Amino acid sequence: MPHVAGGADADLDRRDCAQAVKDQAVSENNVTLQKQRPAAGETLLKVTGLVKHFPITKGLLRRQVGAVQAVDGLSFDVRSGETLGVVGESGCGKSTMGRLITRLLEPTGGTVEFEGRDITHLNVAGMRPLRRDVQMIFQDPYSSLNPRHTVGTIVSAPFKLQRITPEGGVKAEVQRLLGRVGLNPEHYNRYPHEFSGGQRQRIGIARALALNPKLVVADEPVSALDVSIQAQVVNLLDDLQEELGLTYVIIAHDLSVIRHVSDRIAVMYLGKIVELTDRKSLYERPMHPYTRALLSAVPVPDPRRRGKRDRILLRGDVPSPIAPPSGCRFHTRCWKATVVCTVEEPPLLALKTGHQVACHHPENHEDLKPGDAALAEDAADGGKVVRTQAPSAAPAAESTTTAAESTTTAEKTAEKAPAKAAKTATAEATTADKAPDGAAEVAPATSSGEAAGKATKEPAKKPVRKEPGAAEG
Ligand SMILES: Nc1ncnc2c1ncn2[C@@H]1O[C@H](COP(=O)(O)OP(=O)(O)OP(=O)(O)O)[C@@H](O)[C@H]1O
Repeated sequence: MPHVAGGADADLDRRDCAQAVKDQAVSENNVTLQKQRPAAGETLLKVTGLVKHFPITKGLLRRQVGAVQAVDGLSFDVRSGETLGVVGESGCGKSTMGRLITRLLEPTGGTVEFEGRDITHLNVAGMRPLRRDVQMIFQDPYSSLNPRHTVGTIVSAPFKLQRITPEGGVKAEVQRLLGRVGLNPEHYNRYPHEFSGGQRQRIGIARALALNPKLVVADEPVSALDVSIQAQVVNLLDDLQEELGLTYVIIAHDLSVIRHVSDRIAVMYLGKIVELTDRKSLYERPMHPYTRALLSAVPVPDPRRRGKRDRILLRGDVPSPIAPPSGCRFHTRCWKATVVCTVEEPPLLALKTGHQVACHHPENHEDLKPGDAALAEDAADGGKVVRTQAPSAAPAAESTTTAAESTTTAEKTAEKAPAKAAKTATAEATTADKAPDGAAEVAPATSSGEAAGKATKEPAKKPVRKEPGAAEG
């Protein structure tokens, strides 16, 4: 049996299939792609203590001198028919998590179960049936499609790689898939460069759907697209889920997108899940301080509400995953941190039904470590959060902010700061002190590497320092 990569399908490369195919293919003709799906609500995927550390090596002998702790002990499940949104700042391990659960990466530790079966260490032959059930959509519709192949070749690649001939033939099936994702089936012989970004992402979706998967992991499926196109692609994913009974794990840094698509949401910070709950609870009563900070950075379209909203400015940079902080990884930036947070890692606990959070001092809930000693001023340096009341005159500057722009870096925010500052002059005075240097506005997309250099200073704003335990009204 020829190896796929070097055999009959040697012209296919990794970009031709949303899977790292290394296994030997078995010929199966005229396969019907109908599948028995688990009942809605049943656990489809169960992840327990998932870990991925990328080794850092040095010297000729490639001696390991450290590790990037990209994913460090994730536990969650995904139920059939639901959409689990995964959100967090750049570098927090979202993509690594996506690649681990689709088994494109080998985990360092933990287990992944799909339909009750442990798939963590399946060999390539054992993985083959799974490749039909679990597919991935990638962020960049430009680099994820092979520019030398026609759309027909790209979308039919999963059939070739699995040696499956769908009923009616490959071409007819590919054209049906193209039509289903809103592309013209006549464009079967066109090349990716002849399509727009949104159309290319539709090609990627058609390819992911070719084998009628049960679970689709979409890594930033719309973040490379214009806002108007984002909505179309999100709606397409919605329609496909309803029609085909798909289960999604959607990874994004944009809370607006995540809010629209998700049933439940997992918030990640530095390789860990810090909060996991349903969409309504997360947006209405977030419990983790980091979630609150992220939510406070989401643009509010209604100018009347925007003026009343508090914004939370976190100081400092996201720490390096090579040497994450002890205890709670968020403690270096958390305004509620006390001594216990520096030494004891908070477990992910269900503090309410269906609402898990990993925090010693949760918001919207009684304190789990009341009376714990406050951090010394110098220990807290850089970890204080400044909460500002957004100036009521700021909307003009913010009203241009779109869903896509919520992915802007702090640098872009900084460009807007002077405009905001001018408008702030007419805003109602607040009771606050001046924002300390280094206060960085938490933007969901802020790159961990960039955050420090692009820290936003908002001199005209008057921040209020909140005491631990103070909750937003
Ligand atoms: N192959 C690799 N080798 C070494 N380090 C890696 C590798 N892949 C990812 N990392 C590191 O792991 C950490 C998590 O990366 P990951 O891409 O999963 O984050 P992310 O949350 O998806 O970020 P983004 O939204 O920017 O893609 C980062 O510090 C990254 O540099």
